[in-house]
Amino acid sequence: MAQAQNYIISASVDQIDAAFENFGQQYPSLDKPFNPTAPSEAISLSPEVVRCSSLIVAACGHLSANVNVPAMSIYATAGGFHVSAALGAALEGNTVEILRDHPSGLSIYDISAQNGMDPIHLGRILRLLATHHIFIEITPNVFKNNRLSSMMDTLKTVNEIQSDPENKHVGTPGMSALIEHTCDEIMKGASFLTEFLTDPVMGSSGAQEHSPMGVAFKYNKPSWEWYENPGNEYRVKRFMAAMEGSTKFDPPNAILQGFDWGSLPSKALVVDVGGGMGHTTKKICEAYPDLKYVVQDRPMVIEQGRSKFWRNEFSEALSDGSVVLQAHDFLTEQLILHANVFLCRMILHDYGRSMAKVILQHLRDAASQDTKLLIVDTIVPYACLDESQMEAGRGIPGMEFPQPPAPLLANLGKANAIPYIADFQMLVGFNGEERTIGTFTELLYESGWKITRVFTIPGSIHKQILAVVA
Ligand SMILES: C[S@@+](CC[C@H](N)C(=O)[O-])C[C@H]1O[C@@H](n2cnc3c(N)ncnc32)[C@H](O)[C@@H]1O
Repeated sequence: MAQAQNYIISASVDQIDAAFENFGQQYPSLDKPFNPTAPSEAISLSPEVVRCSSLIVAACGHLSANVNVPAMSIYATAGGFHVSAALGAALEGNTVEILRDHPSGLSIYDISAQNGMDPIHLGRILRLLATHHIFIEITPNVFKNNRLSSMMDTLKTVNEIQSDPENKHVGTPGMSALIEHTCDEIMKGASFLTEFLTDPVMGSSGAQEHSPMGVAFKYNKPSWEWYENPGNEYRVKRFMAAMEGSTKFDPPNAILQGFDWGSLPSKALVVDVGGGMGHTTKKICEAYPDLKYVVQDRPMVIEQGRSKFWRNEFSEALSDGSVVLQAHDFLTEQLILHANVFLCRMILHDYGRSMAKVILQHLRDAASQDTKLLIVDTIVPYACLDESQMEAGRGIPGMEFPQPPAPLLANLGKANAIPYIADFQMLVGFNGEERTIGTFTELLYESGWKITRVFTIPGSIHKQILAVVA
């Protein structure tokens, strides 16, 4: 029974051990806090180690589905939201920061004295999480951080957070913000998924004013606007920090890999559509200063970008005109005609098919025959073999990929859960969608574009999809 998975696990463990031995290092310990600058963390992210660790996670997931009592597997899955709720509560109670300076652990009473939560409830929360390898219960009712819990450290002191709670996540690495955001408004929205899907209007409207999160919080407008409501000051700041945190799923210069920005002629115009404050444009601009850039976003975001980002970090780019910040609604006619590149990074996934088509058609109407469209989004793999993409020359260049060994799922199962979770974040929050290559191909075709190549960026959950006018 399960010999194949067993073999994959042990062969992959041996390969990881050998890779670490080569560097005279050991795999980072789960029992110790996460140290982003440790050489062992860098080795753990090297392509060969990531390939082996993905096989281990996929095979362990497959093996446990095989051997666990079916009722236990299903009930543990159904009750998974309790783990999310516990994680949200632990983070909102600043538990990671409270435990940071206590490597030997703190009792639930000492933690409770700092965050005001009932110690018994706190113990139950942390025990559920420790059972999922987040925190460690070292002796009864005494907990400490481990590699997973400490990844969510804001790096602020408890005093700093408590004296300015609204800004808890501002200026932090963002992982804590991303997880709190997921365990708060996204989880609350997800609990109304069925009501949303079975609603005769909302279920198939594709409109951004309809979303499971809107059902949960009783609003009928795009979630972007809801975030700006009075009372949502903490959530909106956390959401912005979470967006920054989500960049951790990409290597720092991912946007400079893949598409060859150097192939553009000098002074070529790059329009970063829905570019946020302009973080991505700044990276490209620093590497390719002879190109021209326009960052477009909603007025409030553009204003924040001007005052809080560019003026502090790269004011010369605004003053010499290399970068222009422009308030623009991408659901309306595109103002800039014949740009060399329209960049849409993490934009289309916020929208369902009908609205994504509107955005793409506006870009198509403004494009020339030479305009390139570069979409940066996750491509959700099918959970089965996609034979149309398997061999070079048959599918879209860049989409062919090696198949994992049998009997693992073609998408690597649990090792590759993030694209599916991201897809549901989009559905719940924005009535949006992370797409399969089949859906991208159809959507682009229906909007007058044709995919010419896909770039895979090592270590990134996002792909770059390059399209031209069809
Ligand atoms: C997920 S963020 C991506 C930001 C940026 N492209 C990046 O990769 O970091 C989506 C962005 O789309 C912007 N946005 C949403 N609706 C918009 C609209 N109708 N017109 C222009 N920008 C919009 C949001 O303000 C936000 O900055």
